[in-house]
Amino acid sequence: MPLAKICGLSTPETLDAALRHGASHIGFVFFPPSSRHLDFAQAERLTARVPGSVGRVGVFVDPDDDTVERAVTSGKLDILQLHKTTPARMAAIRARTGRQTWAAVAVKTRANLGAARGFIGTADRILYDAKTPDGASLPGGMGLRFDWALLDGFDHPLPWALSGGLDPGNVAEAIRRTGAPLVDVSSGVESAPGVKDVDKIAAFLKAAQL
Ligand SMILES: O=C(O)c1ccccc1N[C@@H]1O[C@H](COP(=O)(O)O)[C@@H](O)[C@H]1O
Repeated sequence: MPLAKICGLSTPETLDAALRHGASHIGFVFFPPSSRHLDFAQAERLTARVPGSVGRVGVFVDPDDDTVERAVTSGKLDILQLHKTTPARMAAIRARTGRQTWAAVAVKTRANLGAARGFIGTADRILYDAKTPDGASLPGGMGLRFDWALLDGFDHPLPWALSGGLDPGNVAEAIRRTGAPLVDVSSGVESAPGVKDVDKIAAFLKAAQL
């Protein structure tokens, strides 16, 4: 059975639903342009509800040291998911915080997968996510999916996760098709951008239990 991360939670009710229905990881977004962005006080209140058996993941876009340190401290984060961050910067953040790092790799073509190898030694996991359009305000969290066939036969250089456009209706097929050891969702369990839906969270986690 794959692990499952519910990302972009911002209320106690939806967080508790994700925990109750078996999420292995919970994601908290620290990126002001996102409708899911949390300030440090909100992060502290929410992450206090997460038991030690569940991974607390902070989602960042090429963050500065101060942002990462304040988020790690207030959110008691276990894992830092970094978008648009170079391998060198990833290594520096991992060394500075002592936290696991997940590198988001934006995928549109098979050639894009090659970026994963650049994170050997600096990331603990690769998160394959759909590439968002040039000029988009977010590098993820837009409900976009990439062609899962691009992963066929790919020799994964690190543990990995599948993300981008997953929802309760397609996650079982995604797992069967790709063999993903971890699936990650945000928009697919929302009723509107940034508004998580308890029933969709439950349905997603049930469908991911193959
Ligand atoms: O969710 C966001 O707002 C976000 C902001 C900045 C970087 C990444 C973000 N989300 C990540 O993208 C994946 C996929 O989202 P979706 O399911 O396609 O909507 C999400 O799980 C977050 O890890």
